Amino acid sequence: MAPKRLAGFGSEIDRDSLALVIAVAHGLGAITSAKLGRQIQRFGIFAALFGFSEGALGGCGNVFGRRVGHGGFFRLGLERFNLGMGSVLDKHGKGSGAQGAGKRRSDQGKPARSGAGMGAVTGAGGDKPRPDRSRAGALRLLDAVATGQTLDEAAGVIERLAPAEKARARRLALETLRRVGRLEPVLDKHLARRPRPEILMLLRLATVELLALGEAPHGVVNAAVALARGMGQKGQAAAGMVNAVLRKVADEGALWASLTPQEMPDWLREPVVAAWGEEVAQAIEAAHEAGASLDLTAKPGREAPGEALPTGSHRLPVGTQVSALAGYEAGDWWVQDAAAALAAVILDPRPGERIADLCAAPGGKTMQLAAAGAEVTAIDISEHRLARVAENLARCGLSATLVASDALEWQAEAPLDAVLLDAPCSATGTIRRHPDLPLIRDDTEIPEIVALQAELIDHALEQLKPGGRLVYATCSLLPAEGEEQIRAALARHPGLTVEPPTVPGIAPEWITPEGGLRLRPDLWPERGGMDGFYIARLRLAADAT
Ligand SMILES: C[S@@+](CC[C@H](N)C(=O)[O-])C[C@H]1O[C@@H](n2cnc3c(N)ncnc32)[C@H](O)[C@@H]1O
Repeated sequence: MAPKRLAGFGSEIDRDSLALVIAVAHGLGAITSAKLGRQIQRFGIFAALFGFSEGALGGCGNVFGRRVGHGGFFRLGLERFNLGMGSVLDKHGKGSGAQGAGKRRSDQGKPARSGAGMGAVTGAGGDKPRPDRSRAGALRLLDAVATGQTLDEAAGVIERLAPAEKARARRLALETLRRVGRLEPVLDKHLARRPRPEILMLLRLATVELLALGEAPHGVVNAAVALARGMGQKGQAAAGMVNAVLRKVADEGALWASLTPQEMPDWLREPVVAAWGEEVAQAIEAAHEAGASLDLTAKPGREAPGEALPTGSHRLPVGTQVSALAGYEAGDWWVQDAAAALAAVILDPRPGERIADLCAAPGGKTMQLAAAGAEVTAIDISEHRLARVAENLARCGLSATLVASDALEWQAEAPLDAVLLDAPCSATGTIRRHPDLPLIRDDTEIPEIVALQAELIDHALEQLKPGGRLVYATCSLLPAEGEEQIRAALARHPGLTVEPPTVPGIAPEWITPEGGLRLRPDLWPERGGMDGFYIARLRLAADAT
C-alpha cells in the first residue's frame, strides 16, 4: 500500500505507523493514570504487560477470557496491567523480574551477537529506512495487550498484514511477552531514565530480537530507529537514544546469559514449589521461556509430519507454521499438545462405545474418540466454540453428535460406557503457549473453578453405566485442580477407583500416588517439554447403582 501523507505528523508515515501511533497514544492515556499498588509488588515485573494467544486447534489453550460455566471471567482488571506498564523500569526496583545467575535452556547454543558491524547502523540523523511491517505489527499487538486485550482479541490490529508478516508479528510479540522480566536488567543498565511507554516497548522488542533471537544487530537497530521516528515528534526525539541504547544492548550477551527466566507469579509458584520443589519450579520457568513445539495427532492410518514421540504424537519445532504443512486440508492430523493427547489415549475408547466428551471444544479429544470408532456426543457450553469442533470434524472426515449446553444440565439418554471430562481450569499448564497468562489473571477465581470441576466430576459419574469409566483431565499445574480433586472425588464416592495409566511412552515417575498422571512442562526436556496436565481414569464399581 502506498504511504499516505498525513497532515500534522510532520513526516511521511504509512498507515501501519499511524495505527501504531494511535494505539500507543491510547495505551499511554491509561498508563499515565496508573498508580503503584499491591498487585504490582506482588507480581513484580510480571505485571508489566500481558496478553493471550490461542493454540491452533487442540488442547486447553483457550480457556481464558471466556465464561467457564458457573465461573465468570478469569481476567485481571486493566488497572493492574496499566500499573505494570508504568513501572517496568523502576530504577529503584532492580532485580524484580529475572534474578540470580543460571543457564537458560532456550539460549544454549544460541550465542548473543556482539555489536560488530554496528557502524552501519543508521544514526539518529541518518537515512530513514521504511519501518518493518512485522515489527510494527508486533508493537501494535503488544500495545493492545498492554491496554487489556488478549493477543487473539488484538488480532485485528495486524489484520492488514500479509500472512507471513502476521505470523512474524505474533511471534515477536510472544517472544517479548515471554521475557518481560528478564529484559529489564539489561535495559535498566543502559537507560538513564525510563522512556515513554511506547519507546520502552520498542526497546524491549528490539532487545529480544538482539539477545534472545540472535538477529543481526544492523537490521534490528535500524528498524527500531525507523519505528521510533514513525512515532511522531517525541519518537523522533527519542530515535538517537534508541540507537545508542540498542547498540550497547547488542553487546550484553554475557549479562543476558547470566539472567534466569521469568518467575511464575507467587500464586502459582508457591503451590508448584510445595508440590515438586524449587528446582522443578525453575525448570518449568525455563520451559515457559523456551516456548512450545507444534504437536500433531494423526488420524489412525494417516501420516503426520514431524518426529514421532513415544506417546504417539508427532512433533515439529517451535514456530512451525501449520499452514506450511502437508496433510492439513486432507484432515490427516490435527494440532494438539502431546500431553493433551494422552487423555483420550488413557480413556482407551473402543469401536461402538457410547462416550460423552463433556467440555469438548475445540475438539482435539472428540476427534481422537471419534477416530477410534466410538459413538461420541460432544458437549460444550459455548456454541461459538462448538462450531470449531464441527469444522475440525468435517475437515478430518469424522463425526460426533454436537450439543451446545452446560455440561451440568446435560443428561445422557441412556447410561454411557465412558465420559471424558477435560474440565475448565486455570490453564496454568499452557504458559509455554500463553506467556501472557500469568499477567492476565490471578488466583481469585480458583476456588470457584475447583468447585465447578468437582460438580462436573459428580455429574459425569452419574452418566455412566455400572463399571463405566471417567477420564478427568485439566491443563493445570495446580494440584488443587488435579491430584487433590481426584482424592476428594474418591472420598465422596465409595467404590470409585483410579486405574493408573499403562499407555506407551509414559515414565513410571509421572504416575502419582493416587494413580493419576502428572505431566509438566519440564518433562521430556531433551524433546522440548510438554504442556502441564493432570489426567486420571476413574472406574465406577460394577455393582454401582
Ligand atoms: C479445556 S477446554 C476443552 C478442550 C477440549 N477438550 C479439546 O480437547 O479440544 C474447556 C472447554 O470447556 C468448556 N466449558 C466450560 N464450562 C463448561 C460447562 N459448564 N459445560 C460445558 N462446557 C464447558 C469451554 O467452553 C471450553 O471449550
